[in-house]
Amino acid sequence: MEKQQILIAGLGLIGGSIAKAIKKESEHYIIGFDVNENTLHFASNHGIIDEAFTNFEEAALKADIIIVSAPISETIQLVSKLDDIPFTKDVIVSDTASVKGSVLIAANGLTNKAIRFIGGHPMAGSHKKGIEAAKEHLFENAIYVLSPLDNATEENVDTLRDVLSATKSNFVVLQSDEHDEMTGVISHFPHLIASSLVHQARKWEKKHSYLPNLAAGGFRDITRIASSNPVMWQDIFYHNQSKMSAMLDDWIIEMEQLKKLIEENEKEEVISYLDSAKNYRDGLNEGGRGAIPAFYDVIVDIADQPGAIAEVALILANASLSIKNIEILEVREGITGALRLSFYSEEAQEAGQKVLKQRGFETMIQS
Ligand SMILES: NC(=O)c1ccc[n+]([C@@H]2O[C@H](COP(=O)([O-])OP(=O)(O)OC[C@H]3O[C@@H](n4cnc5c(N)ncnc54)[C@H](O)[C@@H]3O)[C@@H](O)[C@H]2O)c1
Ligand SMILES: O=C(O)C(=O)C[C@]1(C(=O)O)C=C[C@@H](O)C=C1
Repeated sequence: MEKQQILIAGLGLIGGSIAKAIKKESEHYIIGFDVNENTLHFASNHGIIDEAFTNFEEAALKADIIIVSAPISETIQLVSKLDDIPFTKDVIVSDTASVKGSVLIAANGLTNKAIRFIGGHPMAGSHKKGIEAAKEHLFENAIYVLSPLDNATEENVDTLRDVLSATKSNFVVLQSDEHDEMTGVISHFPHLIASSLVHQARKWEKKHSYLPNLAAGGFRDITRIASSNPVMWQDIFYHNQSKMSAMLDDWIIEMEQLKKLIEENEKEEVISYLDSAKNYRDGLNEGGRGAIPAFYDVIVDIADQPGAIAEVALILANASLSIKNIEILEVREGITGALRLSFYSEEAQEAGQKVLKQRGFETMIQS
């Protein structure tokens, strides 16, 4: 494809990651715009962008493709500004906002005929923010939602998809309302619950000051996202307000029902509630249904002494087994700890367990 001039407006975690991926995989020219000059300096100094602009209009006039990747409310402002820019050629405009409805309403209201708007949302991220946290592989294998408006042709969508293929994500076209409902369920609502669980723990800590020491794998796994950027999440809840409110109503009813089952010790029904949740959760990994990767984890007990992790890593390396991730679980002074090793496949998981067992390690497959 022809070399494109691509403006990324908002060079934080998401914009920076998109810029890095395109830079690595193609010859396209990357223009950066951000209200934070330190961010622009960082992006220029690290070769993430080819040219930096502190003026949005000047940057936009140079671009064939504009990807707005600012907070949602700022994205809407930037999109609205496009109306007054005297483009001399058509320009493909996209965004990355986590909620599509309000951005697409703003884009739909534009009268500038040069604009071909395709809403976008890469379904991956992190609890970190800013360009320092940007990674070129952040969206690898993730779903990347595209929501074209009527003014965008199929050719425009193909061009944008070609450019974004550098992210190695999987594209899907969705309407904004279905997008907002689905992300409400699978991304926004879980965030609310994670924060609420943290608040619950904080309240109980007043009674039991030792409580944080018991926060092991379960609490950490389910609340990781509560460490995300609060300003971004308030913006998401605000823009997806009606869907969040309906989901909260449903959740409150379900919790009332669950409370009753527990208070009345309805053993079979509680098992059935947990069992159907487990089955659905386990099924999310099957047949490429979702973006949740299958777990190929092995838990290994290790002595809490220098060199223990290196020894495990060396055994696996000698057996030519790569590990995707390694996590230390609850290692406390003088007490045996454990490592969670994540492998890329079931075969590697089994081979890893075997070789570690042969070397005398206590292991367990975690499913
Ligand atoms: N963080 C995630 O997990 C995630 C995932 C997918 C999509 N998103 C969406 O992507 C967008 C960006 O999120 P992020 O995580 O990269 O945030 P971030 O805070 O890491 O980066 C936002 C960047 O936008 C810049 N900015 C703010 N106002 C601006 C303006 N008016 N003009 C130009 N730049 C401006 C900031 O200086 C910052 O560099 C948001 O709309 C968010 O909803 C976030
Ligand atoms: O991985 C995380 O930390 C995220 O929360 C990423 C996550 C999500 O999966 O819910 C959050 C918001 C985005 O709009 C897209 C992805």
